[in-house]
Amino acid sequence: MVVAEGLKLTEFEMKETLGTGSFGRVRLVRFRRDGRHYALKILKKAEVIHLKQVEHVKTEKQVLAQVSHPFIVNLCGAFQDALNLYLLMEYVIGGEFFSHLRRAGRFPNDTSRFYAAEVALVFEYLHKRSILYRDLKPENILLDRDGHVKVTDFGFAKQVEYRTWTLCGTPEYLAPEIILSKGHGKAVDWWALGVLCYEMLAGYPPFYDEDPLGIYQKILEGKLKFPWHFDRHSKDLIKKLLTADLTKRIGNLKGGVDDIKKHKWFTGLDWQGVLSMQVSPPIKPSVRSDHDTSNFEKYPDSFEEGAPIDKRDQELFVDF
Ligand SMILES: Nc1ncnc2c1ncn2[C@@H]1O[C@H](COP(=O)(O)OP(=O)(O)OP(=O)(O)O)[C@@H](O)[C@H]1O
Repeated sequence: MVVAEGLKLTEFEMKETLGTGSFGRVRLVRFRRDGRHYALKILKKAEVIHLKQVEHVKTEKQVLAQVSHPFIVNLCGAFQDALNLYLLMEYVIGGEFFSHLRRAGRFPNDTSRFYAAEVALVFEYLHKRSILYRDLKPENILLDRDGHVKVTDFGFAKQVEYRTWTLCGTPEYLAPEIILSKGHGKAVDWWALGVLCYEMLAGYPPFYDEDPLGIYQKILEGKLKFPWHFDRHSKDLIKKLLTADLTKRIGNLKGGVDDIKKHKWFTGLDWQGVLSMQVSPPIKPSVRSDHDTSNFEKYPDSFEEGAPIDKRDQELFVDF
């Protein structure tokens, strides 16, 4: 849901860098129009072209502009200048889910169930709109100030009719049908949810190797080893999500997401309460105030100096 139009870089007071990605960075900014803090994702056009990500960044913007969900980061505006593309997003203050998980080592059953439920609701929402997310991993989940999930980074998302064929995503979270280039649909997100559930409960992903090719091989072999402390219901659901055969994978069957919601691992979970944020998150992030810039790290003002691109290349971004 885009709320601000006609934006210009001069309307923002630059603060610290919140994170970096492959072709740009995310800065905390103060918007002079309303005095509030936002996260501004800055993507260098030259890098976007060089890394052949033009379509991906356009999709990221288009998808984020059309969705509105409590567990998806809210896009507040988008604009560009000669050097960069800018996505103005709500500032998600509770930190990366990834860091919370690494700090804890692994999460208890109830904690994992809660996050799995919020992510499942995001997929339910996206899939209803024929949007595949395709990049689930702990790094792409942020926590809000109360500890609710905010899914971010829609660079790999795609609006589909039925199936799509591109190889994308993070090796550890790829479904077999992606590796085998068989074309893939919504089921890839359910596979990734299985990987996430496993990683939350174990503290490490189910298929791991130093080398991406080794990871692919393990995914295709499909052997799952569960640590002793997994309960039988979590194991059962994970096995059903990590089923190589698409026609047998839970979430992708006739019952759709309801099969997952009704699974025994979720017994007693109030799904409506989770969606309406009535169920309290298991972790309350310790957040600093929006105005505390004690971490402020002065980045050179020339941060926006991506390499200039020529006029013809600028045309690639007319519909951003
Ligand atoms: N709305 C936000 N609020 C607070 N921090 C954010 C926000 N969006 C992104 N970040 C921080 O910036 C980091 C990079 O953001 P993001 O993953 O969207 O960038 P990216 O360029 O797409 O990264 P990648 O190269 O991994 O795809 C995040 O991991 C997070 O720490």
